[in-house]
Order: sequence, then C-alpha cells, then structure tokens
Amino acid sequence: MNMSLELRGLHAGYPARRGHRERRVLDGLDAEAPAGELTVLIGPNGTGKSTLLRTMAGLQPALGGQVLVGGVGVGTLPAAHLARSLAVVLTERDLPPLLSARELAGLGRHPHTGFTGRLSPGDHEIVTWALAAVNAGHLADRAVTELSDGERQRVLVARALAQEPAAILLDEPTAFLDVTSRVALMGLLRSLAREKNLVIVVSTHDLELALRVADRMWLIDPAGRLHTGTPEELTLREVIGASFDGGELAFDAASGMFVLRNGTGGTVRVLAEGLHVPLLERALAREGWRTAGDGPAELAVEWTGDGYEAAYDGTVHRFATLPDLATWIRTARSRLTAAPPGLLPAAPSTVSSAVADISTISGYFELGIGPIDTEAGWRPLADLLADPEPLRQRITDVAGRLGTCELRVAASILFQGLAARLWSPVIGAAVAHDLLLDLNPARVHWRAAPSGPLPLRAERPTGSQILDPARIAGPLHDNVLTELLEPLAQAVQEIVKIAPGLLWGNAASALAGTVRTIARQRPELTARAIALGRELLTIGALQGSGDLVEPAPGQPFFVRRSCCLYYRLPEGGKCGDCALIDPDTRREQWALTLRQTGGPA
Ligand SMILES: Nc1ncnc2c1ncn2[C@@H]1O[C@H](COP(=O)(O)OP(=O)(O)OP(=O)(O)O)[C@@H](O)[C@H]1O
Repeated sequence: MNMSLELRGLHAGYPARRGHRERRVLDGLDAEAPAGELTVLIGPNGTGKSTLLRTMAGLQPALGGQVLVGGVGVGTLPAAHLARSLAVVLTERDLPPLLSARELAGLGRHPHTGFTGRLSPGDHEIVTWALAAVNAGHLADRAVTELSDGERQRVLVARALAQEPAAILLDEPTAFLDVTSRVALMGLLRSLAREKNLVIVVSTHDLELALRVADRMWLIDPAGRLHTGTPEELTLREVIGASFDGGELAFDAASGMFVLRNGTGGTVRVLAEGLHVPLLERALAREGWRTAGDGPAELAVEWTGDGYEAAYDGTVHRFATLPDLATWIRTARSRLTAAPPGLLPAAPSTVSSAVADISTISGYFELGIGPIDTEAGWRPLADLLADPEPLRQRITDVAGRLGTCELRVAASILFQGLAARLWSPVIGAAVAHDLLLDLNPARVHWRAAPSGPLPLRAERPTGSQILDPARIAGPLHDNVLTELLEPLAQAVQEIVKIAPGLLWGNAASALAGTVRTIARQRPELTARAIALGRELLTIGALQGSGDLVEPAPGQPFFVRRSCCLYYRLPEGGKCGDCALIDPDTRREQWALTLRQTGGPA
C-alpha cells in the first residue's frame, strides 16, 4: 500500500474554554500528502499553519473531520502507536542541557523501547543511521546546547527519523537558519522523502525556496482556504500572488520571486543567456520592472555580449554596464512611464509568426530564422555597411551581370535593390501585423547569392508591437533609413562618385515598389501601405524625392524627381517611375499596366 497522509473535511482550531468561544481557524480541509514527496505548507502569518500541523500530529484535537495516516485516523490511535506512524519536529530552541546529539536522537526510539526505555543495540544502530542520514554523525557526542541552529535542526530531524515513522511533520524548521543551511535542510528533507518513501510535510515562510524544492505545496490563503498542487500549478492559478502580495512587494510569477512594487515600473522582457537572465531580472525588479512572460512588454532589455540594449517605444538605448542601464532606467523612469508607449517589445513567438507570414509575400519580404552559420557565409548586415570590400564586390558583380562598365550605374541599381530588400520585411510586418520589425544590423545577417533578393537571416528576430499606427512612420524611418540606408548610401559614395539625391530617389522608389507589391499580393493592406509609404516620403532624406500617386483606387504608382540611371544600361530603358518620362507618356504607361494587372483603366 502506498502511504499517504490525508485530510478529510478537517476543521482545525481551538475548542471553547471557560469565557472563550470555540475558535475555528481552518474549516473543511481536504488534501493529500503522498509518501515519497516533499509537501511544503505555506501561508501568510496567522493563517493557521502551526494549528494545522499540531492538529495533524494529534497534539491538539480536530474540531471536526479527520486526519488519516495510511488510512488510519490519527485521533483513534493510542499515543504509542501514533508515535510510530508520525513524528513531529517543532521549533525547539530550549533543549535539555547536557544532552548529547546522540541522546537527543535516541529519544526518537522511545515509542519502540519497552517499559524500561533502555535502547537495545538495534536501537543504537538506528540512531547512528538516523544521525548519518542527516549528515550529523560527527556531531553525535556534542552537547545539543552547543550546536549551531542548523546542526540542531538536523539532529531534531534525526530524532524524528529514529522514530521510524511513516510521516514527519515539521513546523518552520528553517526559521533560524542562514540561507545555505535552509537550502541544505530542505534538500535533505526532499531526499529523505524520496529515498525512504516518507510523507514529509514542512511549513516555512520561505516561499521562494518552497517554490524551488516542493514537490507539492499546500497554501493557506488569508481567507483560510487550502490550495494544493505543484508550485507551477499554484503559480498558474495565481493564488500565490493573491495570498502574499501586499504593500511594497508583489509576487513575480515568471521568476518565482518577490519584486519591489515601486509603483511606476512596467513590464520588461529580458533577452539574455545564462546568469545574465536572473541578474538582469533582479536589477530591473529593484527598479520596479516586472518580467513579462510571453505577453507584451513595455521595455525590452538585452544582454548583447558586450553591453546592454534597452528598447523602449521603438528607440534603442545602449549601455556598457548594468549600473549604467539601472541609472538610465531610474532617471528616465518618469519619462518612460509618463505615457504608455506607442510600441511594446513583442513576444518572440509574435515576431516569428509575423516573419513567417510576410515571408510568403515575395522573396524581398523574406527573413530566415535560425542559427547563424558563419561557415556558410552569413555575415552581419553591419559588415555590408562598414566594410567597403563586400559592397565593392557586389557592385562589380551587378555591373558584370548587367553588362555595363559604368560602376555608377551598377551602384545605383544595387542600392535600389538593397533598399527594396530592407524596406520590404519592415513595411510588410508593420502593415500586416502591427509589428515594427527590428532589422538590427548587428544581428541580421546576409550572404552573397548569385541572383535574386539578398538572403537575410536572424537567429532571434526582435520587434515591437505597434499600439498606435499613427506613430509608426518615425521609428520605422529610424530603423530602415537612419540605421541601414544612410550608412549604406555613404558606403556606396565612398566607392563610386554618385549624387546623394539619386540614391534617395532610389530609396523612395524602392519604398514605392514595396507598397506596390503589397497592393498586388495583399490587396486588403493596400490603403495602410499607401498611407505609410506617403508618410515616410515626407521624412528626412526622402523628402522631395517623389510622390506616391493612385491613378486608380488601390493602384499606387511612383513619380520620381531624380533619375536612377537605369536608361544607361545597354538593355535599359526608362524605368516605370522615371523622372525623364513626360506626364502624358506616364499616364499611358499606367493605363497599360493597370489593364495588364486587371485594374480599372
Ligand atoms: N492557543 C490558542 N488559542 C486560540 N487561538 C489561537 C491559539 N494559538 C493560535 N491561535 C490563533 O490561531 C490562528 C492561527 O495561528 P497559527 O499560529 O496556527 O498561524 P500560523 O500560520 O502558524 O502563523 P505564523 O505564520 O505567524 O507562525 C491565529 O489567529 C492565532 O491567533
């Protein structure tokens, strides 16, 4: 039979005494503590943990219901029999002086000794075993009054073990112990439960430790209800926070720790590995930020390997050290939390599903997700912006492919292609998923390909959820234009002499091309794509580069103001949005395209 300790409709409390009415502390409890598991009893002060343990141990009568050990009611057992089923460890600090640890542990044998109370050689053997089981063999001959709190607790557990009971109940055995001894004692109790197949119920105030070691928890909430389950089940049922939150402290379900409720912090997502995760979480918790699970967070903080990046409302702030980050969060808090941000760092699953979806629009919208194998030629986008060699190589390749000896023409066409490649996933994710995809040049990788759109890949793409679409153009411009296309334009200009106005015309044309592709592939997103495209054309370097027009509803075209040099290719002509085309010819071209694509003429 597998042993367990059960409560059946148990009422615990204090019977009526002269002048005092009966005081019921706990009503109608049902629960089970199986053998082989460590059951940890927790609850705020005064909720009745000691009352319950004493009632379970038969030290005070139940006011109703039953406590069963191995199916037998505790209240029905004679004292000596009860002592062989159940041992109790209370917080005893006043132990008889002159008693050695061995003698104290030996007291546990009393239910088994005869009338004389003398220990047989067999009893001594069990006492030695019990002391060894709690790693207190070396303390056997020491006076218990001279032991440290941790050592004494272990000897008290040895006394309970020497009793050879089926169940051991312990009331706050870790109360006076330092952190190492607390963890060690709880660990010891858990292994005893497992190895000796004992029922062990232990009460503690150390909730964080309980969550880590308990196989099962019994939680008494302030209303006197008993909740049972694994630590994870109780966390998911949100009963822990509901029972212990209060004042300055709030329970953080993700970390299983209490965090200071500084009032003004919000939710933060931590992207880091190893020890950096708990350290960052703790430092942020001190500033009042709570870790978000898979849901949205207001702030994202990432350990990048050589520093920290904090993304808030679409802007990334970089810090060399954790104290620098903490100072920024502290001093920036009033600004950070004054108004809800328009952008929230998105959950990784949201980003990856959005990326997977937009990748189906066309090759230009694709962003691969997965490990970066540098052997396979993947390099950070930052390299393409900073190191002139790969860029020069690609310009030469394009020139060769297009059959021109004019590097300037090849550079212009390459830049336009790259601009389309960078706009597409970002604009696609924005209009299709309200997600500002972060094409971080340090973490998004590219590799050379003989033809087609430049392959892009990120191990863990990140992004922000767009709460207010009206505020998206600015951050999106900063990400694509400021972080990527501006350095790229500069790098191109260092290789060939080319007018910046031409390159910005190309960037605008690429943007318009992205909008057109969305209109063709996802017509339902056309209006948003056009509106966003038009707004982007009014910001920074794109200003004055051209107009996104809509000669027929849902059919955007671009009118450039600068030339892209495409016409100079041997087989080139005037491109669709060419600045060199006169308005009448342009209208004819649009009409033709609209007829070809099935749109209204
Ligand atoms: N002898 C007693 N007579 C009447 N009421 C008592 C007695 N002992 C305790 N109580 C009351 O029973 C309730 C539960 O007390 P108990 O000591 O069991 O709580 P606890 O959860 O162990 O508290 P703590 O976490 O502070 O140790 C409290 O309201 C307490 O005042």
